[in-house]
Amino acid sequence: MATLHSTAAIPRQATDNARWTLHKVFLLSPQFALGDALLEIAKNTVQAQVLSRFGMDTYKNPFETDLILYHCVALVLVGLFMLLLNLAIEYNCFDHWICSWRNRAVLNVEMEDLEVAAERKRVEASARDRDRPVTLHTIGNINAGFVDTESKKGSIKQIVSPMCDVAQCVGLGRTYRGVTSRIALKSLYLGIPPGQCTALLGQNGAGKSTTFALLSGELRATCGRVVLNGSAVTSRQICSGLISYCPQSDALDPLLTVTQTLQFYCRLRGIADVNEVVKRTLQTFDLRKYSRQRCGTLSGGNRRKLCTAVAFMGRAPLVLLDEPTSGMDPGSRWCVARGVRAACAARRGVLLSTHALEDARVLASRVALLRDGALCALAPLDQCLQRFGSGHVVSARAERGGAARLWLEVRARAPQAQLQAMHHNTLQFLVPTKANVEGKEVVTQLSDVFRLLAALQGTAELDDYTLNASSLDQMFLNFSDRSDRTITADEPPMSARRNSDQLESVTAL
Ligand SMILES: Nc1ncnc2c1ncn2[C@@H]1O[C@H](COP(=O)(O)OP(=O)(O)OP(=O)(O)O)[C@@H](O)[C@H]1O
Repeated sequence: MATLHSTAAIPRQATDNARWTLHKVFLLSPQFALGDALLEIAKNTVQAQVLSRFGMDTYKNPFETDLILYHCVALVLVGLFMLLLNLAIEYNCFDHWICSWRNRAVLNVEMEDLEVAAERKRVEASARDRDRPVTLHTIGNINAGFVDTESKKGSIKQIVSPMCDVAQCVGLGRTYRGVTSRIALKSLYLGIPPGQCTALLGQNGAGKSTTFALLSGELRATCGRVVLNGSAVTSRQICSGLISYCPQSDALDPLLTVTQTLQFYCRLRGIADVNEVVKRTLQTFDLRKYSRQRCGTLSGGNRRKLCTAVAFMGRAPLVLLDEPTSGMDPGSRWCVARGVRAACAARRGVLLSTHALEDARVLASRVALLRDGALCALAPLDQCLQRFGSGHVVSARAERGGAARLWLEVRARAPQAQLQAMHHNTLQFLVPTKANVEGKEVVTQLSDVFRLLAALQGTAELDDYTLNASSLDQMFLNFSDRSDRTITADEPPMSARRNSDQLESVTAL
């Protein structure tokens, strides 16, 4: 009997120990700690009431005894820990570890263009040298000749290293996570020098707005970092007045008038001479006649103009303009161009995204071409034109109904030619200056095109023709369609196939 009793006691003891341990561990869960504390208080009260009938006073004051001491200690400790964790996350204390962990992910650019590689090395080197002492100079008069008159009072002191870009994207990348992960930007290395406009070009969805959102702190980078005025900044620090941003969609209060909007942003940016700055901004952007109109009632183009004007106000060293000229008439685009030039003259760095290639040509010292989130080229626009779009566009008229036969003749003599349009007896094609034909680089000069046309006239298929240099738009299309595959003699290039497919269906109709 005694043996039986002792063997039953051992598992009971073990169960009690386990229960006690689990009880203490579960106290780390605030829900359990709170619930269990309330249960203890209720148990204590009920027990005291029952035993009081037998003359026993077992009541314990919860605040004077250790009845719920462990529960309270656990709640305070866990609450404090969660508060500190929350603050640490808010202030990006873990960014360094998260980035170095994520940098191991597959965000590498497969093949790099020479200029892109050079830019990457330059940005990496300056990021490495960042901690070394640099020669500093002071920029006063940062908005010279433009909307901010505070410089007259000598209060502007911006410290910028002449060796440094105003801003740098150091391996900046962003992946959108959802049902499927989408890499919107792949490890971008790009510096924005002071006193220059850099244009960011690319087709829809190439990653331009994502770049702007990362630079402005609107989005957090999946990998890489942003360097502003020579120091790495977190997305929270980005918003400390170093950036003026004109986003793709107009960020205006519809109930404020144009003047009130400008005054509001002047105050937000600490501009002292508000009236003077507002007056000059209205004048520069040709907005005087709308000054008392509410933003909500402005036309789309004027809203855009106001949004851009706001971005140029103040003295932030970096100006980000995301498609500022969309929906604007030529006169308004000229105002924006004037604003960009004034900002560059004041040694501010401008990053401009646009689909109006002419704007990029006029304003940008160099263009960064993005494709599928990767930087594919970085050069002055004329050089890009040379590389991606340089060529000769021939519009030819064939004998009646002979356009298809003429095209076959062109392809036989110049396999690098790309069909752009074909209608009954007219034909338009591009002869690129440089093309890769079956693994060989073919260079075509103007004289070669004339020789080709003379030969075609000899076959009596060609009636007459006009010859033009290719346009910026052509360059953009060529760049967007470009792939590493080579053109084979029997296969028209992608853009030509698309056009001829469309044309065939039109002809069939
Ligand atoms: N919130 C989001 N969630 C998931 N994917 C997104 C989100 N925002 C953008 N993307 C994707 O990221 C990629 C880049 O988008 P982004 O807006 O940067 O392109 P963009 O170059 O600015 O295009 P556009 O010229 O049309 O403005 C696109 O493939 C887009 O579908």
